[in-house]
Amino acid sequence: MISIYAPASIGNFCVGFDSLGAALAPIDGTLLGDVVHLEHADNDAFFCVGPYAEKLPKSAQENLAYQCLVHFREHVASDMPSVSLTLEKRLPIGSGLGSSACSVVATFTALNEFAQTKLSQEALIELMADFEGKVSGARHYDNITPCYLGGLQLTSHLVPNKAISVPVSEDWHYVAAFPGFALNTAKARGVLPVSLSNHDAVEFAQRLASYCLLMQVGRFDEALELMEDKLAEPYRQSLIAGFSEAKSALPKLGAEIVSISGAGPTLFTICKSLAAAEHCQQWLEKNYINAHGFSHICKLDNRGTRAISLGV
Ligand SMILES: Nc1ncnc2c1ncn2[C@@H]1O[C@H](COP(=O)(O)OP(=O)(O)O)[C@@H](O)[C@H]1O
Ligand SMILES: N[C@@H](CCOP(=O)(O)O)C(=O)O
Repeated sequence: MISIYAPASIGNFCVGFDSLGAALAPIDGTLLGDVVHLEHADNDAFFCVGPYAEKLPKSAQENLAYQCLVHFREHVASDMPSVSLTLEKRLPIGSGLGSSACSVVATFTALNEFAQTKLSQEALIELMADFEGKVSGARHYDNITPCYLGGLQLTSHLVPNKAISVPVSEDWHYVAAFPGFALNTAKARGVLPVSLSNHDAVEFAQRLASYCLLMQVGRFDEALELMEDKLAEPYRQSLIAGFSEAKSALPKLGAEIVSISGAGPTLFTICKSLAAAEHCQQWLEKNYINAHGFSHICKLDNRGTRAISLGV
């Protein structure tokens, strides 16, 4: 049996719409991500289990993990032995935590290992981005590459090997708060303007370039000062009940940054201490999250997608 875990991720990371993403590791050790289990079988079979399995379409054909299996068998490894694939769906759908990317990345990583196909990192990332793009309304890599490789990734089709790892401050703690309702990524992309003014495009490029270079040389406080999302947040915040209130309340409790994770509705903060992160989490638990939501204090997951032992 092969069991592969793929972690949740923060798309956009505030300043890098479709271009910057970070993998999350809750500090209490919770597995915040999907797991795919593969084992030899007489015929190919697919199962979907886990806390969010019921939220997915009933038919296997509509499940991304099954679609990845069918594609892999037909186009990548037709001589692969028959396999039973179980998706353990542990992330909510439409959460802004890269849920669809998690399923796709875990599935292709597991199949690549099971069939010993040894696809290159770039070929695997391209395959993963194709499938994530089927549901999100656009082909973007900012959940795929952090989920697969871990850490904070600057990522796009222009980037050599599709991703360059960006260092982060060891002091940074992230609070990720899923409010408990879904927001479809394609819908949240639909509210964005279709074009940018010359001024806004130039400012976006200047901000992202400066941010990445400052991070690269360890000038983290100056990088934090640049963390503002003028491209997506102004258009998406009205889709997320409670976001504006959180954005004004949390800086007083020690949040350096409050922003939307991916397309939302998950909100994330960056705090420079665990104590500040705990204060923000308490506020979010009380004021942002309903009975179906959750929050985690996280560091970045620097390991990315990996084999795990059962029971871990
Ligand atoms: N294994 C899967 N994981 C997540 N979403 C899936 C999966 N299979 C199919 N889907 C569908 O893909 C869409 C994912 O929605 P989206 O808003 O892009 O989610 P997220 O932002 O959490 O990745 C939903 O319509 C969901 O039913
Ligand atoms: N760059 C994308 C990220 C979507 O992330 P998700 O977790 O909401 O799927 C976007 O902002 O649309």
